[in-house]
Amino acid sequence: MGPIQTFVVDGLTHEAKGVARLQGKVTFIEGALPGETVEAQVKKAGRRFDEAVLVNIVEPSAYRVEPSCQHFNVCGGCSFQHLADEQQLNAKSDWLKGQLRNLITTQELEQLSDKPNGYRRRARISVDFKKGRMGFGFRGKASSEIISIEQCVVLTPNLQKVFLSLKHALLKSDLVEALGHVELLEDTKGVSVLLRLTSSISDEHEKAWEDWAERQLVALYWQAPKVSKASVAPEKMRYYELSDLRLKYHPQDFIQVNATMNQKMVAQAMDWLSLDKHDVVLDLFCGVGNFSLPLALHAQSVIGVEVQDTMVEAARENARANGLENLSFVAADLTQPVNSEFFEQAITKVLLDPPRAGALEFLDSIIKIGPTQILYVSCNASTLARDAEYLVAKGYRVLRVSLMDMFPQTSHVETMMLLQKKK
Ligand SMILES: C[S@@+](CC[C@H](N)C(=O)[O-])C[C@H]1O[C@@H](n2cnc3c(N)ncnc32)[C@H](O)[C@@H]1O
Ligand code: SF4
Repeated sequence: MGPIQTFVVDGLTHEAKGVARLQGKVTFIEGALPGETVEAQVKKAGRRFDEAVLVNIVEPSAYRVEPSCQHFNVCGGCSFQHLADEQQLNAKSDWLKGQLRNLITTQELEQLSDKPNGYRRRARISVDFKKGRMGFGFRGKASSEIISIEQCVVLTPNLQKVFLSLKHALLKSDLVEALGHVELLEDTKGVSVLLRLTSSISDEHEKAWEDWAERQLVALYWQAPKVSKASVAPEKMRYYELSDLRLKYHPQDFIQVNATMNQKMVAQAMDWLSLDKHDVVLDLFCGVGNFSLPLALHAQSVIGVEVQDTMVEAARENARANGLENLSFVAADLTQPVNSEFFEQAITKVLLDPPRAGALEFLDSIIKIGPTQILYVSCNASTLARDAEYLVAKGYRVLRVSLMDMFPQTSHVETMMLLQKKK
């Protein structure tokens, strides 16, 4: 560790590290904010930049606030709790504008946000058991070690309650020795807990936990050792509501983690696409139909594409159960050439919501389909920028972009971009 030195911070990285320059060399300081004078110690000196540890804040930023979570300084789950909510959004917005600099020079970046805490309806809790002590929480900021958590304020209030009772019950049980991790989930059906086992447990042990779940009014799921997904009886499948629609899913299927922001995001997608009964829409990476079903309420027809067969099956059932007949679903891997009926239909609009890797492999197919509008929903601004630049080079222009603050307090940013085919 180097000597304690004074730094004037003038920037903020995407991961909320303060950026300072000392004798021309850039130093990243975790926990420091722009406008602050701080004392810090270099812990890692590199050729291009150094990384330093904050020792003391000499002059704090006017936007520094007390973190709402007692674990913020050590837990790796959040990175922005020391910055006022509005400034968090501004920082994310500046960063996003930088990522999209080749695409949105003249456009205003729109914003969609909601409450900063109590929003997370799903969480994976790491569990370990070393030297007779249980670790129950999230990975640390500075290391991959599990930080034991008492209360996680970004979880929904109901998940915060079950987090605590589960932790206390585990402390009194030896189940922890057979546990890999725990998944907490809240949806319209209620709260559920999934226990991922690393070794088998006795029937009596299982029964005792079923009784615990009944007393807590939570649904319990077991994921047996060495299987990739819990086996779930049809009547134990989960569901969430989206306006008047009900979407069924397996407790380990993808769903958007922030229910209120999801409502707002889907409503914004419908607004931007302003569909009519002539529109035939392709919904790529459709999951269990989060966008496909609302799209089908406004369009002539919708085709959803998803790689996981079980999710495609759930999406089909969701369409049936909601009385929608203008929807079809295809199971396909969109990173591979898709030989399909998509090209035979006159598709007017495409919505895509890929995982972090983006959708580069499928862009030529979209261009071949030639929709008038493409609505791109992305959880990774750098792959979004790459893909959108490609689409722009092939005859599309960016009409609107919105930052959607789906994960407040963290550095993750969700973006929606509408592209229009040039005449
Ligand atoms: C970000 S989620 C979006 C899901 C859905 N649009 C929603 O809002 O709930 C991405 C989805 O893409 C699916 N997926 C991942 N890789 C894929 C691939 N190569 N081809 C098709 N779908 C894929 C995932 O299973 C997941 O359901
Ligand atoms: S993830 Fe939860 S426990 Fe960790 S810092 Fe954020 S609010 Fe606190």
